[in-house]
Amino acid sequence: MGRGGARGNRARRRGRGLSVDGFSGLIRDVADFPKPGILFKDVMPMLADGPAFAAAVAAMAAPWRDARLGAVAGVEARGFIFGAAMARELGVGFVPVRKPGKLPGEVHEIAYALEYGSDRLQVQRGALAPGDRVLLVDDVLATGGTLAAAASLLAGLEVELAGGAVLIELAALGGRARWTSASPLLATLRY
Ligand SMILES: O=P(O)(O)OC[C@H]1O[C@H](OP(=O)(O)OP(=O)(O)O)[C@H](O)[C@@H]1O
Ligand SMILES: Nc1ncnc2[nH]cnc12
Repeated sequence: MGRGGARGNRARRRGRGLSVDGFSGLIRDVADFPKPGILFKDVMPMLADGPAFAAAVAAMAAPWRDARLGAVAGVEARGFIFGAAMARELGVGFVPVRKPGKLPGEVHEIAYALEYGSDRLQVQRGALAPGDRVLLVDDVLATGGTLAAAASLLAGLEVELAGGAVLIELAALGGRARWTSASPLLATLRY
């Protein structure tokens, strides 16, 4: 067995052997999607590559390993993919922050503006207990409206926001300014 043997192969399959360049190169720029003037960062090719996806999730999760998290909350839809994978990686539960009409029972709700449109977010009442330390996860920080809205939603639930984690920050759009929490907002990749 060459270079690292079975353990090395397992680690590479889980993405540990990949550098940031090893997964960021699989994120595709799509011009004028979903509207003219938007340069869309398409993470689907990266998700389709097992080691790259694993490496991206490991890189996102690494700073939070000692954060004493009680839960990860992820924003629909792409935030579910990274949020749920991070929750597994960090050994805590996952709570979905969803667009309207998808969650049964009573919900908390907030309205927000997007880079291309507007929407509302909901979380189920009772999904998080007051005082839980929650990490909020999404794939992309663009104008910051979505993550800021999700953070406000969680603030209304009296949970403790441990921080925010995104795979990609589109720095030119200045979304970080809308993160008003004192907790850290960490981006794995910045463009
Ligand atoms: O920082 P902002 O300007 O708010 O933009 C970022 C948000 O936009 C995208 O979600 P989108 O609503 O397009 O949908 P999807 O995740 O369902 O694909 C992305 O996944 C973030 O949630
Ligand atoms: N430019 C962009 N690329 C991918 N996802 C986004 N969400 C908001 N803006 C985006």
